[in-house]
Amino acid sequence: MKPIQVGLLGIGTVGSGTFNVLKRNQEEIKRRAGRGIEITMVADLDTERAKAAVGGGVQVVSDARAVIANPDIDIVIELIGGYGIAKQLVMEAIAAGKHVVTANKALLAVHGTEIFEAAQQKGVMVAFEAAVAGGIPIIKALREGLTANSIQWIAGIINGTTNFILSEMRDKGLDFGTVLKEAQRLGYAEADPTFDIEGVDAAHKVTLMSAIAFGIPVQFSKAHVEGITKLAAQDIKYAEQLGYRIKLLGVTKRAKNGIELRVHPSLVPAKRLLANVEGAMNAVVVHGDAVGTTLYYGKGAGSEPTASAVIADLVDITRLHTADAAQRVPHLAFHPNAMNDHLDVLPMREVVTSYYLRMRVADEAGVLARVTGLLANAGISIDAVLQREADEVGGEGSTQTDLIILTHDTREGTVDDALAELQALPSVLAPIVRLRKEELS
Ligand SMILES: NC(=O)c1ccc[n+]([C@@H]2O[C@H](COP(=O)([O-])OP(=O)(O)OC[C@H]3O[C@@H](n4cnc5c(N)ncnc54)[C@H](O)[C@@H]3O)[C@@H](O)[C@H]2O)c1
Ligand SMILES: N[C@@H](CCO)C(=O)O
Ligand code: NA
Repeated sequence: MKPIQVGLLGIGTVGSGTFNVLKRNQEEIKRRAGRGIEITMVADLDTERAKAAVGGGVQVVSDARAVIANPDIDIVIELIGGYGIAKQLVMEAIAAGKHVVTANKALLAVHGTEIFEAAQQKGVMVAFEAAVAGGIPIIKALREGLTANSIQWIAGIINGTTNFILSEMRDKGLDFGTVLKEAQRLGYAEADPTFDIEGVDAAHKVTLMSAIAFGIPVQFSKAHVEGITKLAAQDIKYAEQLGYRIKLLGVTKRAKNGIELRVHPSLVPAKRLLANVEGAMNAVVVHGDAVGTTLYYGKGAGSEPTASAVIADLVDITRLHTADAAQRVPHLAFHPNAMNDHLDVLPMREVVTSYYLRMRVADEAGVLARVTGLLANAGISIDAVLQREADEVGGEGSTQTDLIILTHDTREGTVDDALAELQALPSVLAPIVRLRKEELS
C-alpha cells in the first residue's frame, strides 16, 4: 500500500520536531501503523528556513493553500497557531476532505464546536493530542482509557512556561522577567507569552479536557482565568510554612449544580505528587468514579515531546480513516447527538473550594478576634491560622503584621462578600490576598 501522504502547515518548533521524529522512527512507525506515513509537502512563510529543515525530496511552498489543494495529500497538520489564518486553513482542509492534526489549543477551545461539527459532516477526523499537555497522552486517556468512568474532577499543571517560572523563582530566587525570557528561549512559551502567564493557555487546555470529560461543548468563554502575574513572593513563602506549594492549576469538576471550569494559582499540599512537578513538566490528575485517582506526567511543551503527540495522531488516523465515521472515537468522547445539554458551566461565585487569605493588619489587641468573628458570622469555617511577628514582617518596631488564614470548603460568593466586609475594617491595612487551595483527594 502506498504511504499516507501528509502536508505540514508551519515548520517552527513543533513542526520541525514532527518532521525529524517521523523521519528518524519511520520504519518502526510503519510497522505500528500498518502503512508508511510521509510528510511530502511543507508550507511555511519562511521557505528558506523550511527547506533547510527538511532537506531535498520534500516540496516546500510559502502558500499553505497549495498543500490543501493537493489531491495527493491525505492528512493536513496545522502547526501555525492562533485563531486567524489557522482557523481558515483548518476549515478549508476539512472542506477539501482532509483529516486534520493540530496542536492548536487556542483554536479548538474557542472554535472547537464549529470545527468538530464541520469535520463530523465531512466524515474526517480532527485530532489534537498535542494541544493538551503536549507529549502526555491525556486526550487518549480521557477519551478511551477512562471511558468506563463517570469522571468527577480533573486538576492539572498544564502550562510548562508558568510552572517553569514558579519553580525557578522559588529554587533559584530569579526574577519573573529573567525566567520568562529563558522559557521563551527554550521554545516553551506561546507566540504571545501573555497567554501563558495570564492563564489563558491553561484555560484553553482545561476547556478541552472539560468538554471530553463531561460531554459538554467547548466553552472557553465561561472559564474563570487567572494567571501568575499578581502572585507575591511572600505568599509562596507563607504557603510553604503551612505545608503547601503554589501551582498554576487548571481545574474542572462535576459539582451538584453544574461544571466548575477554572484556572488560577492554587495551594497544593506539599506531599501530593502534583506539588512536586517542577520546571516545564506537566501533570494531570483525573478522578473517575470507578478507577479512583490517576496521574499522567511528562513533558507538556518543547519540540520533540509535542511531536510525539502529533505523530500518535497521524498513526491513529492512518489506522482508522477507512473505518465508518460513525464507528470512530468521537472528537469529544461522547457522540455529538448524545452530549449533556443540561450541564452548565458554573459562574465563579458558585464554585466551592477552600481558601488562603493573607491580611496586612494593625498589630493591636483584638484584631484576630474581629477577623475570625466576621468569618464565623459569614459561615466560613477556619482550617488554620498563621500570625507572623510584627518585627519579622515590617522590621523592628513595626506596628503591622500579616495574618494568614486557611478556610475549609466554602462557596466563592460567600468568600467574596466576607472579603468585602473584612476589607472595610480599619485594622485591615492593605488589599487582602485571596488564593484558592485544592486538597486533591
Ligand atoms: N512549542 C510548544 O512547545 C508547543 C506545545 C504544544 C502546542 N503548541 C502549539 O503548536 C502550534 C505551533 O507552535 P510552535 O511553537 O511550533 O510555533 P512556531 O512559531 O515555532 O512555528 C510556527 C511556524 O508557522 C509559520 N507560519 C506562520 N504563519 C504561516 C502561514 N500563514 N503559512 C505557513 N506558515 C506560517 C512560521 O513561519 C513558523 O515557522 C501552536 O498552536 C502552539 O500553541 C506548541
Ligand atoms: N506555551 C505552552 C506550550 C505547550 O502547550 C506551555 O508553556 O505549556
Ligand atoms: Na497530549
